Amino acid sequence: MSATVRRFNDEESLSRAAAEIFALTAEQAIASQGRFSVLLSGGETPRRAYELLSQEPLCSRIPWQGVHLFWGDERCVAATDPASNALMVRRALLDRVPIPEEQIHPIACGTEPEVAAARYEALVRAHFPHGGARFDLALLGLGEDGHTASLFPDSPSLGEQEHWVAATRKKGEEIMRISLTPPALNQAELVVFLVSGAHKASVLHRVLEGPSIPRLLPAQLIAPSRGRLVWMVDQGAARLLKTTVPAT
Ligand SMILES: O=C(O)[C@H](O)[C@@H](O)[C@H](O)[C@H](O)COP(=O)(O)O
Repeated sequence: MSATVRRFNDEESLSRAAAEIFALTAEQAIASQGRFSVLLSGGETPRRAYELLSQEPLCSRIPWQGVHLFWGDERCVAATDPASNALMVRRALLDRVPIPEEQIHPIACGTEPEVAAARYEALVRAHFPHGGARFDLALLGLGEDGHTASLFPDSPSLGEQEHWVAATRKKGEEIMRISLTPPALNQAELVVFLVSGAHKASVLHRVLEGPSIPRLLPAQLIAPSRGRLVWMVDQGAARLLKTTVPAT
């Protein structure tokens, strides 16, 4: 499976392209199968793309009635906590678009992360009764330590082969997290990483062009078994890369 790396001049054009991919895959999936199952990333990078989806011309292009939203990970914090990925998406997107509430599936962490992980896995599996976690689109980010979703270096969840969701924790962080695992993420039809900023240049170069050390660079575990993998990066993040495809 080869990855495509598309380089954009700046974060705004990267965000516009990401929002366009969301809209296009949504239109195609709903036209062909009646629904669009998408996995959203947290963090700062995708926020602007989410905002653009809530604005014209994209907002009225998307058949929101057929959109089913899931999260790739969540921090075990209160729903009103600024660190909540669900809260970020609600403010940037969901409070402004006509998506049926029952089609929005935030990760509820509760007091027992392992139970929460099992519950979310059951929810995702019920959404895909015919086998793999065939998300039509999975958006992911890249942390400076090489993590993606909440799959952190040296985390036991990196070796998960069976479960689709795991309770995880970032070293040195008090809060627990819930994350989809590589077996689930790698079932997606299209995985798109959004990476922006000069501070990501080193880790992006190591992930894409360095040796394969997924224990230390968990983003290297993301290799869709039959889907496509696209890295959308801006100039700052791409500074150390030898090969990228200039975005049109
Ligand atoms: O919950 C999260 O924070 C994300 O799932 C995480 O994997 C994020 O994508 C990276 O840490 C990059 O974050 P930024 O986009 O803020 O750089």
